[in-house]
This record gives sequence, C-alpha cells and structure tokens, in this order.
Amino acid sequence: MYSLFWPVVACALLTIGALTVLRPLAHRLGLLDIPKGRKQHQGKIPLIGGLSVFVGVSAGLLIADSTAFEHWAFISCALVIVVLGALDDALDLSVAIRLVIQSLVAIAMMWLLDLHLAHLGNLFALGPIELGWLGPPLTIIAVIAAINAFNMTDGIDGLAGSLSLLTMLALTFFMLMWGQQDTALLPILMMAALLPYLAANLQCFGLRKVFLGDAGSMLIGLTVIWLLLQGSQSAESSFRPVTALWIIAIPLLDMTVIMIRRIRKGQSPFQADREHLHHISLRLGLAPRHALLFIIGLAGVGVSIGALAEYLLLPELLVLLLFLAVGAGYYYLLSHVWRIVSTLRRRRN
Ligand SMILES: CC(=O)N[C@H]1[C@@H](OP(=O)(O)OP(=O)(O)OC/C=C(\C)CC/C=C(\C)CC/C=C(\C)CC/C=C(\C)CC/C=C(\C)CC/C=C(/C)CC/C=C(/C)CC/C=C(\C)CC/C=C(\C)CC/C=C(\C)CCC=C(C)C)O[C@H](CO)[C@@H](O)[C@@H]1O
Ligand SMILES: O=c1ccn([C@@H]2O[C@H](COP(=O)(O)O)[C@@H](O)[C@H]2O)c(=O)[nH]1
Ligand SMILES: [Mg+2]
Repeated sequence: MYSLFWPVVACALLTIGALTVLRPLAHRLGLLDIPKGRKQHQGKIPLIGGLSVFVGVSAGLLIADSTAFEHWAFISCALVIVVLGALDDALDLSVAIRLVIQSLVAIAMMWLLDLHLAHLGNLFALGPIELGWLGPPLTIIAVIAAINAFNMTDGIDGLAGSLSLLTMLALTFFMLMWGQQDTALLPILMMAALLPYLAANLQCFGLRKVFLGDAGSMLIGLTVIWLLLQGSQSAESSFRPVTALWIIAIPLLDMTVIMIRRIRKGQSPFQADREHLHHISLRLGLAPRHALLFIIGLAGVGVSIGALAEYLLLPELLVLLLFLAVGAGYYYLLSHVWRIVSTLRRRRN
C-alpha cells in the first residue's frame, strides 16, 4: 500500500495554494460566475474550485508514485475534462462538443487501462452477466451519465462538494474493507482536496466563496465513474456492480428523473432549468443549508443501503429491484410534489 501521509498533506496544501493563487486570476481567465436568469447567487464568484482540486489531486498522485502508469492515465483524462469544463465555464460550449470530448475521454480510459463496464454482476444467480461487445458503448454512456449527473448537482452551495465527499468516503471504505488498498489512494486524495474547497464554497473560517465550475463538477463525475469501474469491474473488485447505483443514488436519480420529466413535458432532456431536487427543496421553503443537509441525509441513506446490502450479500437482483422501486417512488413524489404539498396544507388549515 502507498504511504499516505505526504501525498495527502501535499494534496490538501496545494489545493489551498491553488485556491489562493487562482482567485485573483479568475477575472482575467473569464472564470467568474455572474448572476443572471436561473443563476441566482449573490455577487461574481470565481469558478476555480475544480482547477484547484485537480492541482491538489494530481500532485498527490505523483508524490505517491510518479512511475505508476495508472496515475498518469488518470491525470491525462482528468486534464482533458478540466480544460473542457473550464472552456465551458468561460465560453459556454455547445452540448455536442462536450458530449464528443466526454466520449473520447471514455474511449481513452478504456484504451489506456482497459477500464470498462465488462459485466453487470451475478444478477440472476447464474454467474456474471458478461456484456461482451456491448461493454464499450455502455461504458461511454455510463461515463457521460456520471459526469453530467454530478454536474447537475452543482446548483446550491456545498451540494456537489458534499455529495462527492460522501461518495469518496464510501468508495474508500469499500476499497479498504474489501482488498483494493492501492486503489483507495484516489478517493482519499479527492477527499483531501474537496475539504478545503468545501470550506471556501461554504465560507467557513471567514473564507471567500468559490464555485467548482463545470470544470470541477465534471472532474468529480469522471473520478466517480473511474472508481466505480475500478471497484466493481476489476479482478479484485471491492463491491458488486449493483452497489454502484446506491453509491451515487441521489445524482443518478436526480438526473434520470429530471430527464424523464423534461421529455414528458415535451422539452429537450438537455435543457437547463431549476427543477432539480435542490431547487425543489428550496421552493418547498427549506433554507439553503437545510436543503443541503436534507439531500446529504438522503444520499447517506442510499450509501448505507448499498453498504448493508453488500455486507449482508443480499441477492443482486433484489438490490437492483429495490433501487428501481426507490427510483419509481422518487419519480412519483417529484411529479406530484405540489399536489401533495397543497393537499397537506389544506388538511392542516
Ligand atoms: C441540462 C441540465 O440539467 N443542466 C443542469 C446543470 O446546468 P449546467 O449549466 O451545469 O450544465 P448544462 O446545462 O450546460 O448541461 C450540461 C449537460 C449536457 C448538456 C449533457 C447532458 C447529458 C446528460 C444529461 C447525460 C445523458 C445520460 C445518458 C445518456 C444515460 C443515462 C444512463 C443512466 C441513467 C445509467 C448510468 C449508470 C451509471 C452512471 C452507473 C454505472 C456503473 C456501474 C458500475 C453499475 C452497473 C451495474 C448495474 C447492475 C447497473 C445495471 C443497470 C441496469 C441495467 C438497470 C437500469 C438502471 C439504471 C439505468 C439506473 C438508473 C435508474 C433509475 C435512476 C431509476 C429510475 C426509475 C424510474 C423513474 C421509474 O446544473 C444546473 C445546476 O444544478 C441546473 O440548473 C441545470 O438544469
Ligand atoms: O456552490 C454552488 C454552485 C452553484 N451554485 C448556483 O448554481 C449555478 C450553477 O451553474 P451552472 O453554470 O449551471 O453549472 C451557479 O451559477 C450558481 O447560481 C451555487 O449557488 N453554489
Ligand atoms: Mg454545472
């Protein structure tokens, strides 16, 4: 196992350093988030959180082992995503360009490390369901889905940072418990970088606010799917593929359900709006910090169900059906939320 002390310390310190150095450069780089339309924050906020996390994590990986091909492969793919996200933050790129580059990164990931969705696990207790030639296209879809699911959570202070912190904590736990100690380095470094970012994002200790930007939320999504594939698809896997769904339950459900709802309303599924779980929580009257705690609480329940199902080795089909049932319930609740709220209010009066 890698020695963790210096990589983690360097990662945290370099993230703090990058947050400090990049803040005054944000204006010149065009990386300021200016409130308008659906962007309802106060003031011009530097979009430098993601770049800083990237600097810290890359340094941590190289300090741990600069000869590891796997580390260079991750840094290269992450660099492409971070540059794409930063260009999008500064220039608003088209959806097509973003999807093409994200697909190319998925292909690079498969080509460099053979990291892909090869099987869905032992869903029918007849042995692993091998995907064969379907694996690579499904991997591209999973990479695009994870990147965009985490991007979509980045709509209120602290949410994308805390959800990814929880996901990284869960992945570290699974990997340390079930035999992938070396693989756990990446989620541990992500946590070391995300903590200083979150402190700034939530303005703790008098720090000034920064956002992740699409560079950061897309970097998180890429790292998550990278680790889900390493954790569930390699020879010494730490968890079963179906558990991956629970580890990212809230971002995955939010994205899937919002896309279904947009299509049913006759809109493009890729049309940005303020109908995500965090927006609805605010409109229900929760203060931003309460909405944050509420959603993190839900995500914590999801991760705990995944961990318990893994620990008890519940049948994979049952765990998948439970996830789909929760997804259907969530879809129903969100589609009827205002009717439910007004009925409850009428009954109370
Ligand atoms: C557009 C938008 O919303 N914008 C936001 C955002 O604004 P921002 O400005 O930042 O961004 P932009 O607007 O500029 O937009 C950026 C994005 C784009 C334009 C591109 C959009 C792209 C997408 C939305 C992605 C498209 C998604 C797909 C193509 C595919 C969908 C795929 C899945 C859902 C599955 C993915 C799975 C994984 C990721 C995990 C896989 C990994 C494993 C190891 C597990 C595999 C093992 C298994 C056993 C799984 C097997 C599974 C099955 C076969 C069973 C089926 C299960 C599933 C498919 C899982 C999903 C099921 C459910 C969830 C259940 C649901 C059930 C019911 C409903 C009944 O942010 C702003 C701020 O917030 C915001 O305002 C703005 O709107
Ligand atoms: O920490 C955060 C992150 C985001 N927001 C708000 O969400 C939008 C999201 O921007 P996108 O360009 O759609 O990614 C951002 O402009 C902020 O208004 C936030 O308040 N806090
Ligand atoms: Mg975004």
